[in-house]
Amino acid sequence: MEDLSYVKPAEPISRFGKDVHERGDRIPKRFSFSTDEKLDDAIQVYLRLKPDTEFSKDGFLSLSEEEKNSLLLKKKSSVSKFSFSYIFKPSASQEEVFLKSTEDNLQDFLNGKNAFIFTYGTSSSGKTFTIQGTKNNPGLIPRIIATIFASLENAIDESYRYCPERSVSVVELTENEMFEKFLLKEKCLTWAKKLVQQHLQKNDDILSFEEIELLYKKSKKLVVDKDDCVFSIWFSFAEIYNEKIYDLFDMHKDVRNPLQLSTDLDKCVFIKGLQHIHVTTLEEAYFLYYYGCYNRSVSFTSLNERSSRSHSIFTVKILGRQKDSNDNCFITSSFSVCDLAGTERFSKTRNHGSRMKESQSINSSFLVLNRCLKIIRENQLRDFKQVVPYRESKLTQLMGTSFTTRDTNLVMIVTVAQSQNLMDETETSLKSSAIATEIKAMIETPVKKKKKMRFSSAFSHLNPGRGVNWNEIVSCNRNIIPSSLPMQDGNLELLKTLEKEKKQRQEAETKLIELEKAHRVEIESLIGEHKYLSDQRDTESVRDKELEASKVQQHEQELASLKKQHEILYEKYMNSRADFLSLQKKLRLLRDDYEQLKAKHEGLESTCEELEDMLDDAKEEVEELQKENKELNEAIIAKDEDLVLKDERISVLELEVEQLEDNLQDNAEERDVYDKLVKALEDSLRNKEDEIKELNDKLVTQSRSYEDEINLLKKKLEGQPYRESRRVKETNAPIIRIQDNSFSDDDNRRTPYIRRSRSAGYRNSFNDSDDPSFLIPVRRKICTSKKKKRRQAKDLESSYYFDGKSDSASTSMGKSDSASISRGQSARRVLYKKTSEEDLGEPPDTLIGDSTQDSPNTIFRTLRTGKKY
Ligand SMILES: Nc1ncnc2c1ncn2[C@@H]1O[C@H](COP(=O)(O)OP(=O)(O)OP(=O)(O)O)[C@@H](O)[C@H]1O
Repeated sequence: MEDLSYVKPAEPISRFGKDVHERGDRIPKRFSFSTDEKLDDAIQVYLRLKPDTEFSKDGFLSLSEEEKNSLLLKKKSSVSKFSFSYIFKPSASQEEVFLKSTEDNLQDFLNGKNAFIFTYGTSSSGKTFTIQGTKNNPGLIPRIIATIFASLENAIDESYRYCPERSVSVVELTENEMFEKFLLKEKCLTWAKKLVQQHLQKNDDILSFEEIELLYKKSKKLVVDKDDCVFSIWFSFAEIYNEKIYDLFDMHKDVRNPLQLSTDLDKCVFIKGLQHIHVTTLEEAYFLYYYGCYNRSVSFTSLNERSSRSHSIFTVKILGRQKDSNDNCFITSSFSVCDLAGTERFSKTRNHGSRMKESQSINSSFLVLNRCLKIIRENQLRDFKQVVPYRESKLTQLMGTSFTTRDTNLVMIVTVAQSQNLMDETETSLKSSAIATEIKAMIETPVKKKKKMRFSSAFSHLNPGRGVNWNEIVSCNRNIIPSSLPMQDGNLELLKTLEKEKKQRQEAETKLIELEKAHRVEIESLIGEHKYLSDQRDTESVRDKELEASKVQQHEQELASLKKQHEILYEKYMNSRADFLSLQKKLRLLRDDYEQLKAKHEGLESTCEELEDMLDDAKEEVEELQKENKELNEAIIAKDEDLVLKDERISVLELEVEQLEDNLQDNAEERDVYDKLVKALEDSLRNKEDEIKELNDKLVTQSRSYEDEINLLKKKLEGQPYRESRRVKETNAPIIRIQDNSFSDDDNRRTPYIRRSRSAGYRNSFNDSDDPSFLIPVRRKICTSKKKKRRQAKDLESSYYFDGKSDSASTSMGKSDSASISRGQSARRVLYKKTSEEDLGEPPDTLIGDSTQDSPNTIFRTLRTGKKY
């Protein structure tokens, strides 16, 4: 940078066009640097890894062990290698990043060279962290500001007069314009101070002025080559949001006016109407920068709580001019830091509405940037040159100037977060950076030769020092030709010619003298003219001074009126401030509401997700059920067919049943007839039995009388006394008396019941375990063996029981009895009548019937009548 030179403006009017020229108050200038300096052609590409990046074996990123500053990206089937100027490991501090990537460029910037630094990477990979930083980790911009102010400490120009304009131009401001600039700065500062105060009270993660002051104190003072210069510092801050450019120093308005891009005569693109604010102290710089950051569009996304939704470009311009010089010559250089929005996919951010629109414009600008980088590289590799599509997006249009000019240091910082979720986007970022590293030489721009300046040639024409010295020429001539020569014959001709020449010379001399005289006259007239003109000038200067004085007066009046206006505005401002404070309160409340709603929204989102999962499960279930339903339907159809067949069979069977019912009815009628017949037969049987009984009685009495007679006759015959035989009145069957002790047990005493058959008659066997509801209690039967006891027991209730224990019974029976019992054996069941306790004596029990010997009818009749048949 030794040959840094100041160059006078060239053709100023044509450079700035008609519009500027007509205003007459602007001083167009253009400056450039000598091209002897060796420029670093390559884009410096740095990689920064976010701290959560773990270089574990499972991770998809790893540092190459063979090559320094190379990164390996492992995918399922392949490994790709990417090389960088330098790789900042996850542990790298903000200071290290600044020192390695920015400090040298800042040094160049202070000595007149431009720089453009931009970050590139996926959303939430740490771009804003690198550029802005946080409270405890200030990023590049705070460090750049601190270093600039530390380096230019004693060389800051506080004058507003000269302001940067367009890409590299400077304009001289009028008093009004200066005042406007001053007002704008004051407004921004007032706002910024309040905002900072509020945010610090809320304990937000913002850098305080004290911290930036600390940085300033610690900052290394960079060497500025021109120590006889003073520098004015100007800030501008713009953002590209949804392909529209906005000024971040624009005062807060409901509707922001988008700015347009324009191109100057050097084909450098600039933002038309972007405000440049003059900064004189570190404090002003801090508040203005903070104000711009506050106005930037950020919002919550699923990947980042404060995701940048725009590309922001923060630019510091310095104008250097010689101290105490009125010469309108400047060094201008600009240092731009661009924080790009993050590349993102809709599927991952789940953005919708305005967030989705933002994503679309962010992604499309990245696509264009990648295409531009690719085409620049391809153009370098082959003869056929393609048009680089800078104009397809605002971002590339603005960056294009840095790509195509040689006097700009271009720095790309690629940020990467090793998240499996963002692997594809990370790969895209790395590929773009790989293309950028391959752009080895910037596109050559022809070195512009200094044109010969119009005014300097005019000046040289009029410079007496460079005019012709006629006297010298004359004396010179005189010296060349001697005044006299010796006469010789051979020399006659020569003499003649000499004479001729002498004559000619004399003629020339007279002509010369005449000319000199005329010239002198001309000079004298010119001097007179000059005198006249200088007199005129003096009078004009007096007039000018008067005019100037009146202008100054006018300006002072304007200034006074502006001050009045300012006061009125200030009053209005104070009034609106109160409104603003109340609005701020409302805003705070609204923010709180918004936070609550956000939390609710998050909750709802999670429930929505759960519901979606449930819906998916339900869908699966429904599908399964539909399958089952289908199968069941098929089965039902089969069953239906079966049913039809069965119905047909049932109808056939019903027909058969009807026929059978008809038959049954016929049979029932027949059965009634039969029943009547049976009843009649039974009645006649009973009559017959009664008759037989009477006949039996008769037969018994007759046989007894015959017996008696026979006995009498026998006695008579044998001559032995007569003994009356014992008569059994009631029974003709042997009476079995059982004196078994087991019957004294209450449990074994059972009340006998005889079941009446439902159909007809009685059962042909006794069963004491039958349901009593179907049994008829049997009337007591009195044993007639002893008359007295029979009479006593007549009124006693007695009970009946069955006994099948023929063995135990037979042990206490007489010999004749045991013979009759043994006939029934195991199938035998015997019905006894049991007398009451008092009645226990001789004989205690009475045999009513024996199943082996008696029919049920007989036994029942015995029970009814008390007679044994
Ligand atoms: N190197 C780092 N060290 C510590 N924290 C970091 C680092 N890089 C990023 N972070 C943190 O990660 C979060 C996201 O980072 P940042 O906002 O800078 O991402 P971004 O790339 O700018 O995202 P976007 O494109 O969405 O704006 C922030 O909370 C930030 O503090």
